[in-house]
Amino acid sequence: MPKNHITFYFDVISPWAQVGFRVLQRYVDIWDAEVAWKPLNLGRVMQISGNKPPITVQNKGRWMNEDMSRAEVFYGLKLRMPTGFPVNTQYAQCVLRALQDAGIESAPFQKATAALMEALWTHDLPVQTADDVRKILEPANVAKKEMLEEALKQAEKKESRDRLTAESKQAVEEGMFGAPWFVVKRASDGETARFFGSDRFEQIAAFLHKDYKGPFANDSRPKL
Ligand SMILES: N[C@@H](CCC(=O)N[C@@H](CS)C(=O)NCC(=O)O)C(=O)O
Repeated sequence: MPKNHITFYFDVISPWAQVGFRVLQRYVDIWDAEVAWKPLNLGRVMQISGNKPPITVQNKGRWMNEDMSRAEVFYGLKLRMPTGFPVNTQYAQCVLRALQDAGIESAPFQKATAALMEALWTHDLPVQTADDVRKILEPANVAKKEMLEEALKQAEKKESRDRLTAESKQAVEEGMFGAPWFVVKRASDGETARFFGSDRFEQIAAFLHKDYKGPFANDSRPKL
């Protein structure tokens, strides 16, 4: 029996992509799904789709701080606005993409993604340069030293940035305008649906005809 298939598009720049990533990890097995992880350049997605970051609307930006504090409790994550936000995550995203080129498997890829997200959103660490990213990914043990060094090197090339832009453009052509973005294919009949936001898990479950068991996937409902 084929599995449900979810393509998860993200950029570590987005706190909501981190929420979506974590909650999706909690549901993958429960939903009998396999996931394709797609690192993109959210800045380019915004630009190409004609969208703009929520913090460019003053009240949205202010409200997002409140919303993030609630999200910490509701989803069990640490989310703090990084110094100098918005920071440039293009290099970090290119490293993740280069690790995929090098054949990294899903589990270490998720570990690398989580490490970068936490570095930025929990520990307020820089992720802009090869040294920054090496300091985060080396202790996370996501790949052999040579594989990581090769990815760090590849990610510095213009071709890497251009490809991330091309893949972001492709995603926009397929409908993406923000992150996290999910393309969900139901195994039972091949039907596909698209979802925007880390707050759509209940609907994704409904689409997959699967159970939704709250943000921790264990039927607990945190009190705010
Ligand atoms: N309601 C969504 C909001 C997600 C969100 O605001 N994502 C930002 C990036 S951090 C975005 O891409 N926004 C585009 C838009 O709102 O049109 C959630 O809870 O996840």
